[in-house]
Amino acid sequence: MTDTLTDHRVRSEVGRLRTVLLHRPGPELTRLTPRNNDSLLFDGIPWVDRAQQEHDAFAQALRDHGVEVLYVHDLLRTTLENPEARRAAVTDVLADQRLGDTLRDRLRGQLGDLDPGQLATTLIAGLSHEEVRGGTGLVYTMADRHDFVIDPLPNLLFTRDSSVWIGDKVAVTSLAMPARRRETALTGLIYTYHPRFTGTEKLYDPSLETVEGGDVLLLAPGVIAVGVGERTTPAGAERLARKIFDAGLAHTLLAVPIAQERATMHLDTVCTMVDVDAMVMYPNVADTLVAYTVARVGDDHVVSGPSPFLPAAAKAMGIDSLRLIDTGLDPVTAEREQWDDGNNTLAIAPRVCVAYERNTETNRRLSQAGIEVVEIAGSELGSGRGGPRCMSCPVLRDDY
Ligand SMILES: NC(=O)NCCC[C@H](N)C(=O)O
Repeated sequence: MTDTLTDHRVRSEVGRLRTVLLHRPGPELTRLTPRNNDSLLFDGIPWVDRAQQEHDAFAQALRDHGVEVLYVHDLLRTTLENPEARRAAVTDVLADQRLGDTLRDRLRGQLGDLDPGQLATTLIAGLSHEEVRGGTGLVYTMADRHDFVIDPLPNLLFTRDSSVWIGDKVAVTSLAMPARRRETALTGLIYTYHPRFTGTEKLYDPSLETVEGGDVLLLAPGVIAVGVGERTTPAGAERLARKIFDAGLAHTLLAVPIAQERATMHLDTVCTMVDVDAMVMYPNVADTLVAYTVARVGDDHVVSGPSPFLPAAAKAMGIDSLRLIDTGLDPVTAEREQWDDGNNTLAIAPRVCVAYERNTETNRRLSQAGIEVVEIAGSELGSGRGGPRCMSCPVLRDDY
């Protein structure tokens, strides 16, 4: 039996990782074509078998370091054994107004015939026009054969973004991009109905202002940095601050503006923690990153700044300085390795992190600075523009 109080809790970026939620990429990746990869937020067409091999190796590297790996598909299948969860899942996916009543009724019948595992697969991989059984009606007839009647979720791979544990509560996030919005219906179901998570309190929900997990960094117990840019809005950061303050989970939130660009879509694409007091950061932004400090005062919050990010973070964390691992890279190498998620490391303990092997220069500098780097291949996984941190949602970390 699991014990909710001790099995789910994350208070930092670097405490020893005990349990993590991953999604092994599956048939949803086979939906990507040169016609849809941009709108589905991939920069290429991944070789699916190789992506799975790379992901399996990632999961194994985590297990080799004593981490329990949970998979979204497994959790969703068990969740969908609950009739109420199943009803909620089907209602949600059929609420899409583009379907119209005739196609919706067809699909309700088709989904109703699936067992929980098949339904989980369909909710993740989507359903193409040609997979509809006996389609009729105007919507079906007028659709292009390349259309999806249920959109695939290839970015579910990046479990970091669709939920984030803060203390013993989970924020089911509010994703900004249309291609990703439905992901949180699935994570929300899992945390509501899966027996392992019974009683878990939800800190956020998808109907609120946009916040994505890749923007949320738990710098230290009580101190949270939130990137504000393409995905998380100032309103989202403010709402999250209110929620975490009300729940007593933090005393300070640092809102960190990041460029509204593809390469820097989340704060964790430019910096990640690798020790209790150290970060690796994209050198090209290191001198310019600032933070607005949001602090709890009584029942309200006060905002100050902007001021340089690292000193503001150190002050909130109560330490002399937040060290930057100096990767010392020339701007072009830095830009190349940032694009390939060189700064998107996943700490599995203080001074131990998982990183893509291709970022040789960043990794070398990390090693020289005393950080153990567990290297994984990511040539195919990286085509979705996410690294080890993006592909992982920590569920349990030790305190340090
Ligand atoms: N935390 C992250 O940076 N996640 C990577 C998300 C990549 C995905 N293709 C996206 O554009 O949302």
